[in-house]
Amino acid sequence: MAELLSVQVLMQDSHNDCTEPITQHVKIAVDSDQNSKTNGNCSNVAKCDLTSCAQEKCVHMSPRRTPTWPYDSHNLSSLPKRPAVNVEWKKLTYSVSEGYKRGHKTIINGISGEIVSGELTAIMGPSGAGKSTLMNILAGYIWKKVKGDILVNHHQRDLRSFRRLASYIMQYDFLLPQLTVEEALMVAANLKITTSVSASQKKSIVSDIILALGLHDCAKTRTSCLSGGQRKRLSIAQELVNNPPVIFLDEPTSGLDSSNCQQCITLLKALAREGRNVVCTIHQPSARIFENFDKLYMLAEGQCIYQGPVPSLLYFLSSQGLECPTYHNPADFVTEIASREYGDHIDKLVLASSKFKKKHCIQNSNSFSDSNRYFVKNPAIKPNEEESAQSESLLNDKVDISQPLRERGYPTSYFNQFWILLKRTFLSIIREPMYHHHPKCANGQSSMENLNVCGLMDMFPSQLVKEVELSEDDSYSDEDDDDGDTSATMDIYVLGLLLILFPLLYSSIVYWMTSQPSEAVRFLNFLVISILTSLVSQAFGLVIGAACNVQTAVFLAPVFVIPFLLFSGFFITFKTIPDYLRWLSYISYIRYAFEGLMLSIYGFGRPELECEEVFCPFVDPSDFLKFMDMNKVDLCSGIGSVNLPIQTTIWIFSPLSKISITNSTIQR
Ligand SMILES: Nc1ncnc2c1ncn2[C@@H]1O[C@H](COP(=O)(O)OP(=O)(O)OP(=O)(O)O)[C@@H](O)[C@H]1O
Repeated sequence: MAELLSVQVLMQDSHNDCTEPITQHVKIAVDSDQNSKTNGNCSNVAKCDLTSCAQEKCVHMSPRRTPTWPYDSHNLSSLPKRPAVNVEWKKLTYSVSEGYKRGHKTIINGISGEIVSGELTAIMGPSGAGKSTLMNILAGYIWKKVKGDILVNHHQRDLRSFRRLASYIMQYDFLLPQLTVEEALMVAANLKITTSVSASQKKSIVSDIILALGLHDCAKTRTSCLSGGQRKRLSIAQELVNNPPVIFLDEPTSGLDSSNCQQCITLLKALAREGRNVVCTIHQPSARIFENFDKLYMLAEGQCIYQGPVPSLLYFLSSQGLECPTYHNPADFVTEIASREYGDHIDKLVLASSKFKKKHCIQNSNSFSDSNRYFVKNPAIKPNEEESAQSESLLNDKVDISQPLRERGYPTSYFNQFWILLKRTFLSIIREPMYHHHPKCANGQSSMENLNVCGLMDMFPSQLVKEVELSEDDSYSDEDDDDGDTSATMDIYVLGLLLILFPLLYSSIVYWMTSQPSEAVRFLNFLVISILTSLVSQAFGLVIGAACNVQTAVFLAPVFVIPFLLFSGFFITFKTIPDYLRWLSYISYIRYAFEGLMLSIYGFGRPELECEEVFCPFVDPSDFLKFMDMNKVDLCSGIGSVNLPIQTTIWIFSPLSKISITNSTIQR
């Protein structure tokens, strides 16, 4: 059973410079009966897209159901209301130095544009056109050396206030694998929502978001087990907990199959329709995905060659003598033009696009109701009224965001952040086998050696896990200081994880488990040295994890640490280390830690050990110290020596790790 539908399509008129696109009715034959094989009277079977429908023809096709990621905005009524935010940029230029005496490279070249609340905007362009750079500038991740003006609701952007309004979803999600969907969202809610909102309200916000984004089936599933689409939804859900009015997404569809891509963009459009300003970079979308965007901001070599409604794109190009071939995807066509595949049109388009924008731009508006207006007065591209009617604005127009933020501080207190992150880390640790698969400790003389190995092994898992955790934490750092410091959340995290608690608990258990003497001084010495050693080990892990990705960290960590371990005196006694390698033992913090721990256990005149065997070589502990070449070691200088590398490490690596974290975030 075939039925004829009449649809409105755009007609291109290349002789009509910058006038409204013309619409025309086209008949499309749709099989309502899926089993029907009939072509009816249609000899010309074709797929309809923005280009191919430019002439009257009979199109025969089966009805296509668009699967959608479940999204029900009515479930989100508990979210805090936020202001509508429009962002405008004028003459934006960004250059980077190419090195000593090599001059500067201009990445963004004097571009202007705007993104409006209530709309879904795509930033497109060929590889290297400057999409990510523009997005990072708009989101406030790049601000140094940026020339030009960025206005938020017609006022100069205040970076700190803006960061509280905007969220940035990176191309690759950084989810803690050991947390469930619900736990990950709860952590996000606790960190991002102010303490004035009660715990039960936060819980209800989280369950509302889970319902709204259709994550209820996997709410108790660990994030490591989620599908690509679910991971993307969770990343979006984590950002939604404080209802940001501006959402930036870098390549949100990368890694998703075509059906999930479609669903992802449909979800983003639904979020935009509630009044949010949603912007994403996207690489060559299919025609079907492309037509979901309201606006396109097209970049070529750092310049803008088109900005305006997606449906007007072909009309604009046509007015410049660039006719899209029939059945060709308009997104591909404009990308090919930007890549100069059809000749040198970029300069012409840059000029024409700015004229086009001036001519057709109606107005920008602060409010959601007004912002749903489109640039071009054209009945064919009015927003879908049914869609608008269904969407309930989650914005609050009464909030004035033009005033710079006066109060400093974070949604939750320092202590609260510490507690949330500590709980999260604890959960991850107890669920992560890699963290606690240490060699078993045994009683007797060999217990000391095992114990040392246990302590030193701590640094390896931390290197692996840090990268993931730091990346995730960075998504909560919505309040980086202007001078480039990382957030207090990060500092708190570092404090929480690196400081005393875990090594203290760990060493206390291990000391008694390995039947060491019940003497307070020994035990305290042992604790202090273990904590100091753990600090240095964790600092190394943190630096390596922050500076590189997991694969590189796995390789680099042993390269740095194994020489320290080899020349610590544990595997080779100092006497047997060749002279030309002995310097390595002097810079090995593990050596000082090892000596200190040995002295704590076997020094201080410890009485003879029990011997249950026929022959025990080290009944007298001092014999053992002599054998290990540690009989002349002074504990105070040893602790001082451990402390020295700690101070040096923190002094050298702390700024480095912050820079590398900031850089890696920007690059992402
Ligand atoms: N810090 C930098 N130093 C030198 N060049 C840079 C720097 N950042 C970006 N670039 C260059 O600027 C250009 C634009 O980079 P950007 O990452 O914004 O492109 P893109 O359009 O997002 O590309 P892709 O789609 O491939 O991710 C590229 O040629 C890139 O090499």
